[in-house]
Amino acid sequence: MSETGRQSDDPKTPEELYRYLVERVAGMESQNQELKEQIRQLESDKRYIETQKIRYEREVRKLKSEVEHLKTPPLIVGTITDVIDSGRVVVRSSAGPRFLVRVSQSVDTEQMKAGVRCTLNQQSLAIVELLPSSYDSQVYGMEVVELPGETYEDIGGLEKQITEIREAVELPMTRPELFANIGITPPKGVLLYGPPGTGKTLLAKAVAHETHAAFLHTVGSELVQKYIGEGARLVRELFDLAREKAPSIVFIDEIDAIGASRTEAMTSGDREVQRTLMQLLAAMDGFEQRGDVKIIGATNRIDILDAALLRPGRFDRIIEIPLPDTEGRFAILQVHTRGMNIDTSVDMMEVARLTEGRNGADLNAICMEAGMFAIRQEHTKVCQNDFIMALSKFRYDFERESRLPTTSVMFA
Ligand SMILES: Nc1ncnc2c1ncn2[C@@H]1O[C@H](COP(=O)(O)OP(=O)(O)OP(=O)(O)O)[C@@H](O)[C@H]1O
Repeated sequence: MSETGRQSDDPKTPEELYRYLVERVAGMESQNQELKEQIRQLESDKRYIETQKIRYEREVRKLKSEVEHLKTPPLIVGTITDVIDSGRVVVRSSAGPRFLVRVSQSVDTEQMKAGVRCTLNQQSLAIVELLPSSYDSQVYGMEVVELPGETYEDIGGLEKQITEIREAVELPMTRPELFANIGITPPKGVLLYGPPGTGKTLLAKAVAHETHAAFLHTVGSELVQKYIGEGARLVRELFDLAREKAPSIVFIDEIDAIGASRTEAMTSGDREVQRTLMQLLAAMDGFEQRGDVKIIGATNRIDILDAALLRPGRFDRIIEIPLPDTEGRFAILQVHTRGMNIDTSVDMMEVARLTEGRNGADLNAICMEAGMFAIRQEHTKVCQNDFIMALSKFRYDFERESRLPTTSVMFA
């Protein structure tokens, strides 16, 4: 800017100078406001990023320990057949052959006697630890419910699937004579497949409730342990327990963890999974079709299942549990709002329409969230706006979650 130019812009009279200063102060105040707003925004982003950082650091620690766990070679399970002295023991391995093995220093030699089960190092075959004679089922994530409280009333939609499972599991258990009279054998196992959170476990529990059966719930990945030979033994124990508790329903979630079809090249981990699957097939074959133990499997990945599992006499009834459509979502919302104080103005069909693509577990969470909004607003009833707020929070969290992987790179 030229000297003359600057002079012409400069205030000349005291009034002009006053106006000029007032304008500058106003301009700076508004700038200050904007900066304060930016700081507030940045601080809120910082807080969010810090919580995400803590979350991801925790996850990294968990994954690292899982990687460590996976890197350690599996141990062989054996049974002591003879103790020669405190350093030398004869052991029969779960694979069959007997070995004369050494004992690690950490093992309590007082407890070593014939019949005690132990784990052996894969390379040196030395005894690493002694195992308790019988495992606590809880250790392996097996849940035994004498009589589940869930009923068909607690399931929204899925009418066709309820009818199918009633025919395949409930009827043979409650009225076996119908099948005997007609001369047909009911299905032995039922496979439920579909996306997560769509009510597969809920359905299996409701069948157990209706048939007054004990519910034995296990997860495929829990059956494949790090101990060689243990997966097969756990399957045997699971079915022994099912017989003991009969009438009972064995529910195996994530069955693909043991039942995925395998390629030619197998690692020792794959062979362990294969042995577990073989035991499961043998256990299923050993069951009476008209008996009072029924097997229900569940998976999100039916496409990778070994064909052997789907042969007649095994999982011979396959039921798809899809994501709910609008009617289904409406029915699920009805179930989850049954005990809530809902304002008559709430248009539940509209909520169902707005939740396209959501599963039953999400809908349950949305109802809870709407209830929380009502409490926060000190409403006496949950109104439409509480549902709208819950939906937008849910959508926001969901979108935020899907954006996270890019952010997490920063903390890796
Ligand atoms: N059809 C439904 N009706 C009512 N509630 C449902 C329904 N589907 C899911 N839910 C709710 O979602 C929760 C989780 O469902 P569930 O554990 O049965 O899903 P899943 O299909 O077994 O999932 P996963 O494949 O992850 O094991 C249930 O406890 C229930 O609250």
